[in-house]
Amino acid sequence: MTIEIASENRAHGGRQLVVSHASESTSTEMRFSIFLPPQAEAGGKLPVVWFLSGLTCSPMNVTEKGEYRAACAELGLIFVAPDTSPRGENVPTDSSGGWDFGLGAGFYVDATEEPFARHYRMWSYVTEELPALVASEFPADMGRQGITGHSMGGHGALTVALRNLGRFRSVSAFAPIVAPSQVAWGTKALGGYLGSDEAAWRPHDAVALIEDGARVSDLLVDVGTDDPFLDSQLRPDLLEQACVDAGIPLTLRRQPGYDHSYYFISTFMAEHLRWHSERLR
Ligand SMILES: N[C@@H](CCC(=O)N[C@@H](CS)C(=O)NCC(=O)O)C(=O)O
Repeated sequence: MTIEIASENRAHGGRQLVVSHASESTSTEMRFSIFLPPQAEAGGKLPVVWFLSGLTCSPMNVTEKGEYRAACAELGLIFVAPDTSPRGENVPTDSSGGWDFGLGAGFYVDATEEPFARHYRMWSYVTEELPALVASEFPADMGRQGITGHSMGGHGALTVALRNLGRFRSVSAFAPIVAPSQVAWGTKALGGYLGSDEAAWRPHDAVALIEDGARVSDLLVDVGTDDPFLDSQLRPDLLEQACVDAGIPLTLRRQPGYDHSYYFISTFMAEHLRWHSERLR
């Protein structure tokens, strides 16, 4: 595996990198960002927190606006932010020009429908290829991984954690899409990438996964009460009910006055990182 450091900046005593590499999963070049806290320079391996981003995002949104570095430097956490879709001239996108499907909107699934099946393999990318690459190139302790994400990336974090119990010792989300099968963003994406048979959607729907018996040990979720997508696309009420029914300890915080933006995410980022750090010791 060859990686190229696209940029490197000193920050909070550590190193903020943007890395590019040829991806076998997506058959494209992929970029991700990784923050190595100052503790990485001592030589040991450090716990990793994955951040999966939302619709329209590249790794740079959270890197520039997520305000995670001070807490990661204090807690000794590596922070990795993958991209949200394959990109490039040959990569098909939403034929209707929407921003909620195609480029920037891979939904963390391996597409089976044409013309998306060749490149849109974000499930394999974030669950297999990128973890293997991070483990081989950086001082990451893969026995201590946590995962979080925002909106579509919150959906990704929940589904990846629910299907990989044992790999992730901590999971949280900011304004996640919890039941894509039941909302417009999700039905468009899952239908477009996986086809119309809704049985194929269930492994990519956190609420359905919980109904079907998947579990995590506990869960922290923040949503903003002024998030314009709260009742139409995110539906934290459905996650709340599923967790009650399944006996999953969910800490769901409805943060008054906060919206869907990185102003909201950055406000609660350090608290999420502390939640992860406590479970990754
Ligand atoms: N572009 C959409 C909004 C999409 C959106 O809010 N995306 C969220 C993730 S679901 C985001 O993080 N956007 C990038 C940013 O705020 O930096 C619109 O115009 O309404």
